[in-house]
Amino acid sequence: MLKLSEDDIEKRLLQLPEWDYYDDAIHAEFEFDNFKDCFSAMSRIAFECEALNHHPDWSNVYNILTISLSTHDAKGVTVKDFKLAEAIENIVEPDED
Ligand SMILES: C[C@H](O)[C@H](O)[C@H]1CNC2=NC(N)=NC(=O)C2=N1
Repeated sequence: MLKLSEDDIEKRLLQLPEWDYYDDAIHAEFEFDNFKDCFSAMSRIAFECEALNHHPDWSNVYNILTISLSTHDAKGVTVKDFKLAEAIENIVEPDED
């Protein structure tokens, strides 16, 4: 899997305003109403990770979920990270309509 250029990453991030790029990974932090909602989202994300065979570096403190995505083999960010970030967005912040 090919590591994306910094320009490509920044362009793709325009569609993902919650996410930032630094330290060869993309990062986001999500706040939920409570632990139950946060852990429920994590469970749904976990199934998506298995389906995509791509896994986050993440942590949870009560209602806060912190996620970093990178591709270990490529030592940077690839399209796989963006596919998973989009899937996470759809779980955490689904469209209203
Ligand atoms: C063998 C398996 O395909 C690899 O170990 C996968 C699994 N999940 C992964 N997840 C992430 N984030 N990066 C990887 O390089 C990666 N590799």
